[in-house]
Amino acid sequence: MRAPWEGPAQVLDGQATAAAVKAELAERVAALRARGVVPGLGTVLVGEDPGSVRYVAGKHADCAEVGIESIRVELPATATQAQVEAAVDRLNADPACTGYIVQLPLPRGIDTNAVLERVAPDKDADGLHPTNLGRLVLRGSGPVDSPLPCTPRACIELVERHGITLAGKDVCVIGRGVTVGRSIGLLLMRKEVNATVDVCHTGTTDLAAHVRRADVVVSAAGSAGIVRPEMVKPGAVVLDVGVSRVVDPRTGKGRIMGDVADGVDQVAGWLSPNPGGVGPMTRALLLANVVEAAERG
Ligand SMILES: Nc1nc2c(c(=O)[nH]1)N[C@@H](CN(C=O)c1ccc(C(=O)N[C@@H](CCC(=O)O)C(=O)O)cc1)CN2
Repeated sequence: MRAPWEGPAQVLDGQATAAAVKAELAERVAALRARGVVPGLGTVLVGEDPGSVRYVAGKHADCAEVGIESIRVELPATATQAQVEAAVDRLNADPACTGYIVQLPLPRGIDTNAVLERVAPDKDADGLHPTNLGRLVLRGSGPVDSPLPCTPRACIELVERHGITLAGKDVCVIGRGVTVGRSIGLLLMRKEVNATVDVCHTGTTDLAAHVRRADVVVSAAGSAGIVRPEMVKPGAVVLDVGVSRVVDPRTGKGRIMGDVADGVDQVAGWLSPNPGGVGPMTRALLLANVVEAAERG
């Protein structure tokens, strides 16, 4: 991919890397199918949030690409807690579904934690079930035989597949949301990754001081342009994970913006575009969780 910026920062190319991950997964799916095991990804979509609808459609398109079956569950935005939980129970019991996700965010009024905790841990394709996060805490090194959180895993794979080692590096994570900020440290601290982690959030008094020290910045704040060029250590690796919808003052139209401000490409050594960086890798690693669950049987 050609850099979508003018500065010298090299591109952490999520599209190309995700394509490579998916090609590897397609081979593993073919091997599973050859022994009669058919992996199937389920999705539970509640409501019609346009972003969520698009992301879920993308997940099923990815499934078709690698040979994973799709199971779609769609509920109206007015669905009750009991109806959402019943959908989860059906997927827990469905032998065709080897892994599934509940698309987040759920509509206001639904208890998200209660829904996520109801997912059978061995079918938790997002790796966000308390049992799976707990396993990550308890098993500090070696292979983890449970699903890993997709976006954190996506960040690490994206960096390592560009030949960058994280061992010994100082990583600054910005944001403490459930899908990235709160769990990525668990992966980065593992012995086989061996990074040192600093997690910043809205209570951090001097964000710039933390970012300036970091060899690697993972920004998942969802705050457009929060990482500015003067905050970044020259040559640092910067991952732009945040997504904000902003109105372009020139056109008056809405558009997506990442956490990384213009000009960071002049200072960073490596930068992930947004879109085209961590997003496609998150989708690819979701498939990896489904394939691995099917391989475990
Ligand atoms: N159950 C979950 N819900 C949500 C998660 C999650 O990991 N699990 N993360 C986000 C949304 N998300 C996955 O569900 C997601 C968002 C964006 C992309 C992506 O590939 N983005 C593209 C841009 C595509 C577009 O905007 O149309 C990119 O970055 O290039 C993948 C996954 C919240 N919910």
